[in-house]
Amino acid sequence: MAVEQIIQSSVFSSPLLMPLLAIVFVLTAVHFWQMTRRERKIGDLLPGPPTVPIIGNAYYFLNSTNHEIFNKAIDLVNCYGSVVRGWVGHKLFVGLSDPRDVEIILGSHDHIDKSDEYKLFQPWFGNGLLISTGEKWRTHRKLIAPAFHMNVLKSFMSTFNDNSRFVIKKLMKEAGKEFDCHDYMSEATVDILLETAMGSKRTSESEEGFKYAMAVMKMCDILHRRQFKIFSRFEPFFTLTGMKEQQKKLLGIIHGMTQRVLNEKKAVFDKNLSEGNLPSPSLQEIIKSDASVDQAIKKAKAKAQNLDAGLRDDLDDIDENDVGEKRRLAFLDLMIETSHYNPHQLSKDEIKQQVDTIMFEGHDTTAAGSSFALCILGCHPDIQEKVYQEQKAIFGDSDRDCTFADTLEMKYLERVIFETLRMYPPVPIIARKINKDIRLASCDQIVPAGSTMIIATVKIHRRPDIYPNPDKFDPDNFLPERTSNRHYYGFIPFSAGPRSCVGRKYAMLKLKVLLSTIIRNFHIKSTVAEKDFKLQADIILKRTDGFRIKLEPRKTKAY
Ligand code: HEM
Repeated sequence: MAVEQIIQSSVFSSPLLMPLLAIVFVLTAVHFWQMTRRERKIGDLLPGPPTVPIIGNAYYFLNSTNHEIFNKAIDLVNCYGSVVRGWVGHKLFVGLSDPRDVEIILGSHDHIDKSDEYKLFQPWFGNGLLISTGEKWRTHRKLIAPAFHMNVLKSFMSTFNDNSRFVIKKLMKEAGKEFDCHDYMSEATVDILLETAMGSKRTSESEEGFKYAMAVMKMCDILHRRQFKIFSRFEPFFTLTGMKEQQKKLLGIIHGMTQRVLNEKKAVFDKNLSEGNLPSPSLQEIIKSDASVDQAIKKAKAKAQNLDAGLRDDLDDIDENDVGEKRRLAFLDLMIETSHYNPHQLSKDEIKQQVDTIMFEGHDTTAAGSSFALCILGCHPDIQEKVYQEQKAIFGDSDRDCTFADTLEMKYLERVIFETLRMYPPVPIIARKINKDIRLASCDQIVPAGSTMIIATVKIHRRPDIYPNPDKFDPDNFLPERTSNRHYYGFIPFSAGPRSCVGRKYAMLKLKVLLSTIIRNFHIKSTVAEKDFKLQADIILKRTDGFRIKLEPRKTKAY
């Protein structure tokens, strides 16, 4: 009999189980309560809802749906302001939505550790870039960032175009009907990532990308439930609820696909190696001391402190310090070569973890971003018309591919994308664990070491002192004259500082090509007004009511 079955049949069937667990829980809570006296003393000075002995504020989100959790979190900020504390047992959570406070966390190399909640991702991407920390994170970040260099991205244009045309063909079947565009956006973004970052092309009608995207969505739901249903974080409860079994199946689909891609690429590399066909120069020759990247990161930090607007991070400076053609390898090629020549820097397991990380971070975020953008354009025909006219000015009546130069002309579309990411940031919150006390800038209060900081992007982006009409969709919020005086941390859909998103430029380029192709082919309509969008708290921001739109072809023949 399997160990799990034995455990289930004996201990879990005992009527003593629940009382015993309750006693253990209470004793542990009391123990931690005593251990964390200092944190409580300091933390209780911060504004927040009333606490209940032992559990603190853990009652607050109890039995709430994802939509209710979202609204309750927003209400907390509305009620207590830009610094809100909450206790879950002995653990202090502090929500921040003032850019000055956020800068202290995100702009610092001292606070790069992810909160404990990210550990729930470990069965999925082990210690991949999103959750790793310390020296491991630093080394891997330096390895991975150049794979998203603008010159690598330019070489992806034909893939972005081909896949966008493929989506158009699929969407054509939905013409005239109301449907949820998110599934289509998810499948397209998985296919694009597979081809660009992993070098694995979609086989004509393969459903693998779609199945992967659906499995990711369900996995996010499990992880999100575990974040808010504290009991389900404990293994026995996780097992009992059936979620563990479901997670196992979903990870089977997710890891099945990433492992296949990795095996294929590795086989090609090994074959080339044995035949002496490896691209020249080798990675050993290419990767110099990495001093250029180090220097770039330092320069970016210095600049970020002086800049108060726009989107800048270490990636910008990696561009400015380009080390030349030879460094430009696509993500998985770069990983496999690095691991071959420098296995101490990157083991085989670590490649797999990075592949899983990039596949998740790179697809669900852009799928949500593009779905929100389509719905928004459906809600605002005037804005959609302006986007279309810009496209007409660039392409005329031609149905040619979109070039990199074209994307630079798409200024209005870019503003629409930024405004979408402002109002509907795909990553609605970022959580960090701080290892030393910090003094907040907005209220001169201290947050004690050990606390979890919740950066509420979704709330920062709706501050009336930064965006005078914050609930109005207005792409002109991103006109240069408006952004030039804005606080650098007042717009952070891709986070900011040393741990910002490595795929930011990739995401913007892909979104432009995808949305440009869709807009040139279809009129978009939404039957739901923007004010009625029901947002739900999730790892990636979604709509509870789905991303429903209607499409009308602009031409009779699709691309
Ligand atoms: C609209 C699209 C995207 C948005 C809004 C977005 C947003 C973010 C945010 C907010 C973070 C920080 C998360 C945190 O600290 O918890 C992040 C990290 C990251 N993103 Fe993105 N992302 C997007 C697209 C992409 C793409 C396309 C890729 C790769 C192809 C990517 C790869 C990553 C990675 C690897 C990290 C971890 C970086 C680190 O910890 O050093 N993202 N992203």
